[in-house]
Amino acid sequence: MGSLVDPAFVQAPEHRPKPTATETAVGIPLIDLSPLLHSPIPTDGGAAPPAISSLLAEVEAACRDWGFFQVINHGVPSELLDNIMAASKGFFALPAEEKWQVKRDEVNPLGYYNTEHTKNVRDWKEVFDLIVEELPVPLALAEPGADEFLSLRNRWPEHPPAFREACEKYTKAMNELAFKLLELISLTLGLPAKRLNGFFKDRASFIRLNHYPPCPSPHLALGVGRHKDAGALTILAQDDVGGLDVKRRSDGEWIRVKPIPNSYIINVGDIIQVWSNDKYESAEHRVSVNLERERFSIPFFFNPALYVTVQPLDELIDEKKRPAKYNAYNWGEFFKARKNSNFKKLEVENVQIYHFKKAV
Ligand SMILES: O=C(O)CCC(=O)C(=O)O
Ligand SMILES: [Fe+2]
Repeated sequence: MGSLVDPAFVQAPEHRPKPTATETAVGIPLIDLSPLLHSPIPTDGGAAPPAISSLLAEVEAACRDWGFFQVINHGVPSELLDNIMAASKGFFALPAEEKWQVKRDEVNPLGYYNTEHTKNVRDWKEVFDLIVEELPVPLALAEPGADEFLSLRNRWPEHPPAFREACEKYTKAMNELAFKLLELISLTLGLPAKRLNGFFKDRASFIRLNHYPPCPSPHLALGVGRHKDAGALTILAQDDVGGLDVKRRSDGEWIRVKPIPNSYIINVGDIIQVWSNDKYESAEHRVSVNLERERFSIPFFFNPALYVTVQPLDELIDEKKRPAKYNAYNWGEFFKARKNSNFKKLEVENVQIYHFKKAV
């Protein structure tokens, strides 16, 4: 083949990363969340204090123009991130046989995995997935007879010993931050702050630990191929190596997200795109890898309950002026189809929200 990596990893020429990532002065917006440390989010429909109003304007512009932003002064204690990063490094450093003890399978997609495919090309990474709050089994899906649905049970490794506690503490902090962001986004859509909270009552949020080893052919393979996140919101922590590329909406250029210590990267997922009827769009992103340095990242996928029917919000729809752009779909079914396609290589493209787009 002439390449140093297994052909399963090789991206089609048009999707390969350029040898140098575009370094731009103007990247994704950086938003300081410190106003939230002093003033509560207005939930009574009253006027927001000026600091919150200007924060809302920043969030609105970032969601509209990029679908991505970074936050600082978010209120998440840094030791929680340090601890889960250390746990992740400890876990991935274990011998392969030990990692395989907690491997995911076709019945339960949680645990360790190193052959994930994005759009049918293998990703240069290994991952560990866990669900944030375990739900009663069988999972309630809208479909009758759907109780043979995925059994979502966490698989905890024996090592490192602090792994489970680090994950559980981190998770709590992520939930709090996610609800704050959700409420801000709801306000920017002209809705009451808590309008969307009900969808998250029996939420199915996930944490993924990502490890991208150094790659002998970083110009051919990707850590994660180009994709959009299917859920509502993603809160991502990355280390100082860098490699996350976001597709800039204005010109389609891939822009590298600069690592900023103690920050989180937030992106709008497909569900917010549909709820907002395309006011906000979920942006395509990917992960480039490099020859020398391994990279670790931790996305928290904030997802509604699996039984939720996703469709444009009534308040944002006007039959004549702003008709709904999407047909309704069941989140659990979408999630399950996506998980299965990531598990093995398929001959067809996996499920995407544009499959639910109404014909105009
Ligand atoms: O590792 C990263 O920076 C991003 C990973 C990602 O996009 C994902 O897991 O969905
Ligand atoms: Fe992603």
